[in-house]
Amino acid sequence: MGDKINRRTFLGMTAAGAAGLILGDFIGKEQQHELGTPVTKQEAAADGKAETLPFYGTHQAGVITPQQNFANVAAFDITIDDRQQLQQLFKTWTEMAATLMEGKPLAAEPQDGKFPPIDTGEQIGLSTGKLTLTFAVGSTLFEKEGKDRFGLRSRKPQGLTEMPIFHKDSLQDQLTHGDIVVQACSDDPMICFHAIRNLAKAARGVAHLRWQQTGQLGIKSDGTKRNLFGFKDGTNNPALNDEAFMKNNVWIESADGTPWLEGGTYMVVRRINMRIETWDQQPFSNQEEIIGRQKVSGAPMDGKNEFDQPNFASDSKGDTTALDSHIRLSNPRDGEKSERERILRRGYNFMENLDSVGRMNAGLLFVCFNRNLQTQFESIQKRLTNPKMPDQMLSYTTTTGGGYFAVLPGVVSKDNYLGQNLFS
Ligand SMILES: C=CC1=C(C)c2cc3[nH]c(cc4nc(cc5[nH]c(cc1n2)c(C)c5CCC(=O)O)C(CCC(=O)O)=C4C)c(C)c3C=C
Ligand SMILES: [Fe+2]
Repeated sequence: MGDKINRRTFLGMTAAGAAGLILGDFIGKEQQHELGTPVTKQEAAADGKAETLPFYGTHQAGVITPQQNFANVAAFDITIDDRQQLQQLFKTWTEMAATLMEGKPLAAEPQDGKFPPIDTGEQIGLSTGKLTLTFAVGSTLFEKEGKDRFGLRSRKPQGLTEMPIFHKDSLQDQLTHGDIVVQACSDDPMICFHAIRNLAKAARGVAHLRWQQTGQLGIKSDGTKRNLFGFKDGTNNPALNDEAFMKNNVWIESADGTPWLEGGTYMVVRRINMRIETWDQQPFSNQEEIIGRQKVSGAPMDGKNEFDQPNFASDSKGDTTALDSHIRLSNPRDGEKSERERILRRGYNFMENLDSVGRMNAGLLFVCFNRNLQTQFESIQKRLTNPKMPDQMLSYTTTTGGGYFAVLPGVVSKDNYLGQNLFS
């Protein structure tokens, strides 16, 4: 191909294939020398100052990356049944993701006036805001309605089911599940949108958007960010540099039974509506009892400072920290089992227009990563939603969407692509 792609060739290809070629063509020649320089970028990223984060690595970015202020999580459904086209989509998205995270345009300017722009352009002049793009696959990619769509059925991780309906869930089909999910995070919401929009555009004819959910954190705050109930959220999350924790509780290993997924992890997304108006009528002390922490400091009920550890053993009846408080049910702190269950949370607040009956349509876009969906997330979730002693917070929340996804291993070099081992 020359510097331009002729119209007949363009129309003769799938959208994804075309995008792949376009990337390989326009961007490849002009910018490839700038892509794939992970070592120096990783060093820069480590001190937290770099504006761009590395795409290449054993694990995908966006899991143990310090949280950026904004997120846009988008689920796609594949609309074709051809394995090669699916593979091509992953190749195209790999090149695009590397380019977007580098902060490079998806097309050289000026673009060919005869065609729609390859890069939609709203990011021009903006910093990437530490953009990360994280790709994960749902169980329906392997098998849908009994059909082995892409010859991948035998590759399905045993634990990767569709997200079950838990007690009190009110899942809406158009907000739930999906064949592929992409999490875009950045300190600029326009950058997240631009990334998802252009990935969707390149996938036209091969995959379409099923749902999309934005989220954000308070921007200029030191320390742990707050959720919309007004509490610090993330206090007892593991430290992001705790390598032993990530190895034991987050990253999937070959021995877990799905060798192609080594270096990946499982992602849980739950779109949790919070009944803001009802919550706001609860007395201050009730709110603290429900969460199991002090509202302003974030300290446990029996502590003084945010990072003090509660002592549930000396409060067996729940006089100080209620037995059905959120933190006590989430983490009863009863030894080995509780440690093995621990997950890495990475959620965002969402604030949208009013719902159909005039209530605030707001809540938590709960995201967590774990190595085993059943023994970690589900084990915690089942305690929180146990009808015999549910989490008190359940009276103020309704989960309307989300899903279970397997986060693909990282792409180690420019010669590789997302999900490559899945197809080999
Ligand atoms: C199944 C997992 C969880 C869901 C779903 C969930 C929803 C949810 N959480 C809050 C607010 C807080 N959660 C906090 C702690 C916390 N939450 C979970 C799990 C789920 N939360 C865990 C494992 C923990 C850690 C418990 C511990 O180890 O002590 C806190 C306290 C501060 C903190 O440690 O982060 C708050 C506050 C909301 C509002 C919510 C749904 C809307
Ligand atoms: Fe929680």
